Formats: sequence, structure tokens, C-alpha cells
Amino acid sequence: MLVRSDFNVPLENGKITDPGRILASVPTLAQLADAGAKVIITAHLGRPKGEPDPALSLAPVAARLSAELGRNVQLAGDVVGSDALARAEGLTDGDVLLLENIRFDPRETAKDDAERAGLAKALVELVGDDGAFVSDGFGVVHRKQASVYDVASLLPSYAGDLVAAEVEVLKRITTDVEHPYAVVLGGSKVSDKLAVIEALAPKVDTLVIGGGMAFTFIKAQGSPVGDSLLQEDMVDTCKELLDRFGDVIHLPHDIVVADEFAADAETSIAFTRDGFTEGMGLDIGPGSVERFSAVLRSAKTVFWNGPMGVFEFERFSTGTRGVAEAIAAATQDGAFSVVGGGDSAAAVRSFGLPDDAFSHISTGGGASLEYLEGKELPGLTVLEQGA
Ligand SMILES: Nc1ncnc2c1ncn2[C@@H]1O[C@H](COP(=O)(O)OP(=O)(O)OP(=O)(O)O)[C@@H](O)[C@H]1O
Ligand SMILES: O=C(O)[C@H](O)COP(=O)(O)O
Repeated sequence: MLVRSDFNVPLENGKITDPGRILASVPTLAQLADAGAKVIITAHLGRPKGEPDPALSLAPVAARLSAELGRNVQLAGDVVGSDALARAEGLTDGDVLLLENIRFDPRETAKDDAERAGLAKALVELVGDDGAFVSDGFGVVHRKQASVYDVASLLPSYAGDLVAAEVEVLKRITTDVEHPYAVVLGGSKVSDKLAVIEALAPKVDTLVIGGGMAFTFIKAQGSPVGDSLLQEDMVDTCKELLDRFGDVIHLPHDIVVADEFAADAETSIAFTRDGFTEGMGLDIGPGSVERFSAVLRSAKTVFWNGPMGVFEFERFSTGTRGVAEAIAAATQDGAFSVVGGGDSAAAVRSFGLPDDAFSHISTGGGASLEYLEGKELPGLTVLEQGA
């Protein structure tokens, strides 16, 4: 049995700082192993450049998964090479084998269909032609990649329990949504996530934008943003979005500016209307936290993806904490709230907020967003079409 999981967890000095995605994957894996399947798991970590990168090895994941499953999880030394093949052949019923980071193989993310198909075939060889595929990495179902998409057309394929549960929750915030509906976007995957704004803006009452996402908009408003994260080629798109949806989009009006990207950086507050020419914006400012919190507290439905700042550094975590607390307060007042994304979930947990402070903590960031956008998710479509 081949299982695609999403173990793309945050790491700090080789240590997993939030095991949420691993824990969410355990029930499906335990069920399969308990039923006596020979379980071969494929997953990615980070964005290696199509070649092995020891810093992005799945070794810490294998160790944590072994502990959570209460079974030894072997880690193959390669993706689909001789070690993976030998280990796969040696599996007995109930054994669990984790393949090394699938993105160490350039075919995983190749644009060329034939290249991806080559890797998918190699994965099938590991489980044998009479094997099956369980797609359980919800966070990655928006990627048309070999281990998510192509392999599903070669084997009988099923959605795992995690994927099914995530889709169920997201359905609830795409149909008959209770208003006011607020979506909060932040984080660093600017080019991925700017594209969803056009689709989401007409559906929501409020679109709060913070984190690295905000600076392309601030530049579009005509203010300099120093060395902040910026998607230069999207500045014109952001101008258009502000023209069309200016009444829905809420941008930070103040920013915490750091003199360098460091935990102990010197900081100052800049007003967005003036901008700043030196340093980089690493958090939303205190005035923005207050304004964003006020609007979020009165929402009846909230979806949040992407931290408001570099929350990993205490000094730049205030904005993310403020937004998290406001959404938790709205939830307590009866709002339906979903927090999505590896780092967003990690942020919430690092503030000591319990998971049940929100209606649902999703393992999908980009995947959830694209689902809400109404986009077809290749990793789900291929399951519906069948092998
Ligand atoms: N102003 C900023 N400048 C640079 N990085 C930022 C800024 N604000 C937030 N970030 C970084 O964004 C990262 C998280 O962004 P990301 O878009 O990956 O969110 P996510 O919740 O993990 O969603 P996904 O699951 O789609 O990856 C964090 O590591 C955080 O430090
Ligand atoms: O973190 C995520 O959103 C998923 O694991 C997908 O990762 P990716 O954005 O690098 O494809």
C-alpha cells in the first residue's frame, strides 16, 4: 500500500517545532498497519532543488512517526533507488517504510508529464502492480506532482480519512456561509497566494492582508517598503485588486520594521502611508493589530492562512498572536473558524492556544485556499476520475 502523506513540518536546528501534520496523519497510517498492510509512505519536506539535501531529510519525521505509531518506521536512504527497493521487498505485514524526501527526485515537481510519470511508475514498482494508493496528504493535493497526481492514475486510489475530513470542513465554508465572512492572509508564499485574492474577494466581507503578503500591496499604494518581501512583478496586479476590491481589503496601516532579519534586530514602527526605505517589515504594527482584531471579533465565519509576521522570532510575533486571539474570541462567541497551513497552525500552538480554541485547524494552507477559491485540486480530481 502506497500512502502520500504531508509531513512538511516546521524544523528548527533539525528539530520538529510543530508535529501537527504528523499527528494528523497517524490515524490513517495506524489503521492500515494494524490491518496488516505493508505500508510505504511518500512525503516531501521543504522545497529542495530536485537533489538530496541532508538538511531536508525526513529522518526527524521517521523518528517522530515511530514514536507516535508505536512501531518502527524504517527510513529508506533514497526515494525510489536500490535502498528503497530492497527495503520494500523485505517488508512483512504491518511494516511501515518511509521513503526519503520525494522532492530529492527532480521528476516529482517536473512540468513534463512523461518525467513525472517515470517517477510515478517507480513508486508503483515499490508496492507492486496489485498494490493500491491512499492519498492522505491534504496539504499537497493542490500540487500536480508525481506522488500526488500521476501515481493515482496508475493504481486503484482512495482518499484517506484525513483528506476526506478536511474536505468536509472546507465544504462548510464554501456553501451557505454565515456572514460577516472574514479571510485573513499572510505568510511568505506571496506569488502562490496573491492569485487567490481575486477569487476570494467577491465572496467575503473582509479580506485582511498581513505578513509578507502585505508589502506588494503597500508598494502598489505608492509607499517604499525597503528590503521587505516583495513580488515586484505583481505590483500592478495588486493596484488593480485595490481598485476593484478596496472596500473589502484591509491592509496594515503600520508596520514593525527591523534593521536585519534576526531575532534581536533593532525595530521601529513605520506608517504604511509614509513607507520606509531601510530595513524590512517583519510584523504588522500595534495599530493594525487593534484594527484587525476589531473586525475579526465580529465575524461569523473566519478562514486564516499565513502568519502576520515572522512569529518564530518573539519580537515579531505580536501581530500573529493578536490575530490568533481575536479569531479565538470570535469562535467563543459562536463564529466558525478554520486555521490552515503548516506555519499558521504552528504559530497558534506556539502561543499556547489549544486546538479547540478554533473550530478546525487544517493541515492545508495553500491547498485549503485553492479549495475555497473554487479551483480544481489535481490531487482530488484524479481520485474522483479513478485509475
Ligand atoms: N513580513 C514577513 N517577512 C518575511 N517572512 C514572513 C513575514 N511574515 C510572515 N513570514 C513568514 O511566513 C512563513 C509562513 O508562510 P506560509 O505562506 O508558508 O504559511 P503557512 O501557514 O505555512 O501556509 P502553507 O501551509 O501554505 O505553507 C513563516 O515562516 C513566517 O516567518
Ligand atoms: O506546506 C504546504 O502548504 C504543503 O506541504 C505544500 O508545500 P509546497 O507549497 O512547497 O508545495
